[in-house]
Amino acid sequence: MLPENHNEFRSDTFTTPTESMIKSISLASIGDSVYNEDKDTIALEKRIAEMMGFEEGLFCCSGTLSNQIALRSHLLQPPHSIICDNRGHVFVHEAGGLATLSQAMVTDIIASNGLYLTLEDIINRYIPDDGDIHAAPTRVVSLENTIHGLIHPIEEIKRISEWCHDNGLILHLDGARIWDASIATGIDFKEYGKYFDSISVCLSKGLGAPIGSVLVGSKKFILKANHFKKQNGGGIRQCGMLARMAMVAIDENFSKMKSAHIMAKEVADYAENLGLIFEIPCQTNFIFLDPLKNKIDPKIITPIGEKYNIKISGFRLSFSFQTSKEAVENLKLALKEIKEYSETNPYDSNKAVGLYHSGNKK
Ligand SMILES: Cc1ncc(COP(=O)(O)O)c(C=O)c1O
Ligand SMILES: C[C@@H](O)[C@H](N)C(=O)O
Repeated sequence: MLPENHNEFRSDTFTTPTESMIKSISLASIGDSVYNEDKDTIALEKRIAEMMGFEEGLFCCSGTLSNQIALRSHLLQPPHSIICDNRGHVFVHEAGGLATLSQAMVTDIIASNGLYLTLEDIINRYIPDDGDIHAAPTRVVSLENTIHGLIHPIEEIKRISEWCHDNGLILHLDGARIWDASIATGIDFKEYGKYFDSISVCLSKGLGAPIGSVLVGSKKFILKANHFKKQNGGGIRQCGMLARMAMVAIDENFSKMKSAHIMAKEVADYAENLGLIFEIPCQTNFIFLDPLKNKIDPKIITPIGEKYNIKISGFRLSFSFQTSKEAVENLKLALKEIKEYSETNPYDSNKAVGLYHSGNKK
């Protein structure tokens, strides 16, 4: 039974639970996880914490909540700020949670190499806590791996981690797609985990769980994060059904995720041969076409996709293990038509084209 979203290229958040995941619900525990009494939730939290090499885990209903309560738990006393990539989800796509929940300023950095933050990028923008009352000192560095599908090299992560900890800073990882980073590099989760104070691990992206993330960290950190989770309406009662599906997803889908990388590379090679230009290299399950250099009118993307029975919008193409081969072939046809149209109708955009708004925002 192919999942409904086999022709979905907008995001890997559209993955859907498999039949065995749905069947597993009937076996799920039904304890109240606010009272920490749900066996399957406890088992999932323990499993992810152990996989990443941390003391404890905390199931959250979303990666946004997981990231924001992690950063809130690290950020104790304003004025303070965090450093992150200017594309970082915690900054760009979590509705300003850092300002409201953490009262934090953000030093968002454009990676000087165009790919990932280096230690030098961070040192150049770091705000020391040196008594200057004009400043909001840096307390946390928040990385993301993968970021827009790009892999953050472990050697750079190691350099950043050592410097952060030598300078009294905390290092958080938005590991929404740490699964993809591990698949692409062969690096074990624990090897990544040892450099961070906390990691938010999404279950609902390429892995295929319908909901949620697990935040991992020290026992003391998770205790406080759970407090902020409850404060923000994140307490879930019978969470076992979600945990059970996530367990099945890890057991059955993780091994299939490499297929998304293979399909993405196949389409990237095809697009390159068409003469399409990429914003960043295709390293895992995303392709990012360059919105400006390709002179593509964003408004044509979705309609041309519909013509070939695929769902595309904006300039990011996302692949998952549920993407069908038929949809990949249709995507190639759509890209060919988009390229040909743009050659005869070049589009010069003078407006930012957001990841999620194809065309000029209304
Ligand atoms: C890198 C990254 N981090 C965090 C999230 C947040 O996850 P959620 O959508 O579950 O809030 C997403 C997307 O959903 C993401 O792409
Ligand atoms: C938009 C963002 O929240 C989502 N994670 C995506 O990558 O599609």
